[in-house]
Amino acid sequence: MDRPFVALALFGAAALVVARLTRRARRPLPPGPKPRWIVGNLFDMPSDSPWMRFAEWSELYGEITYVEVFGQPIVILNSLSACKELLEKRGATSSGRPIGIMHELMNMHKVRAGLTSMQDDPFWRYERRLTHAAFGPQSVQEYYPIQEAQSVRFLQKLLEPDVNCKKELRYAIGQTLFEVAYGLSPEQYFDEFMEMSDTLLRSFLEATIPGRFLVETIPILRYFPSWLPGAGFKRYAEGVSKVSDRHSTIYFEMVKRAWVSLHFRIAAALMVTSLSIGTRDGSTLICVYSTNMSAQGITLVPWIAGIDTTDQTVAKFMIAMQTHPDAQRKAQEELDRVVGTERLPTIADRDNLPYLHALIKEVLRWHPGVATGIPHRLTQDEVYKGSYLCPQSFIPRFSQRCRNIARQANDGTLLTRPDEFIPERFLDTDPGFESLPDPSEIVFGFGRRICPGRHVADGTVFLMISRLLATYWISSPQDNNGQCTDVHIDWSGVDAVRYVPMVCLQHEAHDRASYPNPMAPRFTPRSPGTIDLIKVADTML
Ligand code: HEM
Repeated sequence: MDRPFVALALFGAAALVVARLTRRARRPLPPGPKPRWIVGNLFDMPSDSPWMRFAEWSELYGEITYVEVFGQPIVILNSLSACKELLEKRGATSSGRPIGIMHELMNMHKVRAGLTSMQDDPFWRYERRLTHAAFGPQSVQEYYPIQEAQSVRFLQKLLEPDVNCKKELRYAIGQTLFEVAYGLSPEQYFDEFMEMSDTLLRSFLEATIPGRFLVETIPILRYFPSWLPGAGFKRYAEGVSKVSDRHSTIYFEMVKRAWVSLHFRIAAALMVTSLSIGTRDGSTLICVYSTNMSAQGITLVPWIAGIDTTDQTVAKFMIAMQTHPDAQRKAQEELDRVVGTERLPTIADRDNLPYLHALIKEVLRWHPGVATGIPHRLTQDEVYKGSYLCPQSFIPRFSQRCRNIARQANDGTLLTRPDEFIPERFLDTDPGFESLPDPSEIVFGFGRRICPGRHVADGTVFLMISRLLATYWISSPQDNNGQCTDVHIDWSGVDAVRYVPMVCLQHEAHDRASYPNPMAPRFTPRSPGTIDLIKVADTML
């Protein structure tokens, strides 16, 4: 970093420290690790797997942990009750998002990161309404055929030798969401679009990490030219911005083609018609799209926000099946009994499969993928009662709220043996069932910002999991001597799952996502009959 940057940084940080001290003097803050001068808790903040440090803090500080980075207040909500109170009941003041300067510099407003980065304003509320219309419990029934077809394609891929399971799973989920949003098979754009979306998602998440980019704390730095030494963040943002531009261009081409060829499926159609786009000759569309970012933002929602989250849920299921063969066997027995072996399960079977239902709940609960949620931003001062360490906690205006989802799903005060994978806990015959929180009420968020794609995810996850179980036995890979390898699970996030010996070497971890790598499980067709079932399934749809 060069001198003007250092001078500005120190000046800005000093001003923030003064502001912080004044604020502290006014009211008591929630408990948390002691901040250092100027930098605050910068060096306490974990650089990866933040949920692990947050979990340690929750043991020390209780329901809420308070930290600061360069004067920027961050409140970490550790308990379910704190979330319900602050995000649900007081949702009117806690549904903003941190204002991301890096997001702006990276041109994220072009791709909109699918609603996620918008503030709680009339535009966001309008888009939420449209999204809800397209992804609500009734509308999602339109997508079941897409989800069924993609799950069959995935099963068929697994029959091929040396299949790359991780890649194929991601493709299957990606294509499902692509078709749901655009009504198109992705065709020639798919690979490029997928790669760009990954870059955008990673950059988006990285920019939400407190303290990662100084410009978020000292906004004036954004006006510094990118060639200056120390302005690496601007060069980085420019690179991402080019990806955003290309992403928008391709996206627009796809929408135009879909619109002209009348191939919009319900999601896109619902959204776009609600935006009163007049004709189908393409020209009106161009004009409306170039000025109306809403349509673009909304139809990108499933892609940006849905792919990783759904993908990692199914990946986690695969890991659970390798490590818990008894649970796998029980679910398969139930499927054979209820659905039989002559057809694949469908959504209509769901209510008759209580064990599978419980197993999917446990998959959602067991080390949730969006482990620290997406930060919220308060829009006015609040006082929260209830923390036993600090009964009158003052939560400063504009503080960020990270939800410690991982801690909430594994809260030992609410369920027994939280680290273990036990689907039976979600059977209504289990003695502790009544008092158990429903994982889908934790992992999809609360209040106004609750995940609008949860019903889409629900269908994809059910179909993928039930059909995999109906057709394959999932086990860990074999070593050179044909022996199954031991599976060692490390949830740190950098190598979320390791086989011993290490068979999986490639793993991408996002700082906000605890992502288990499905790597290379073995998929053995359960019988010669299931191979036939998989092969003909496509034509049966
Ligand atoms: C198992 C899969 C999924 C999980 C665990 C999940 C989880 C979450 C979580 C925790 C949030 C943040 C809520 C908050 O800010 O409090 C979120 C937001 C969001 N999710 Fe999902 N999600 C999943 C799938 C999907 C899918 C398939 C879609 C789209 C079809 C989607 C669209 C969104 C959008 C647009 C937001 C931002 C909402 C806003 O800021 O207003 N998600 N999701």
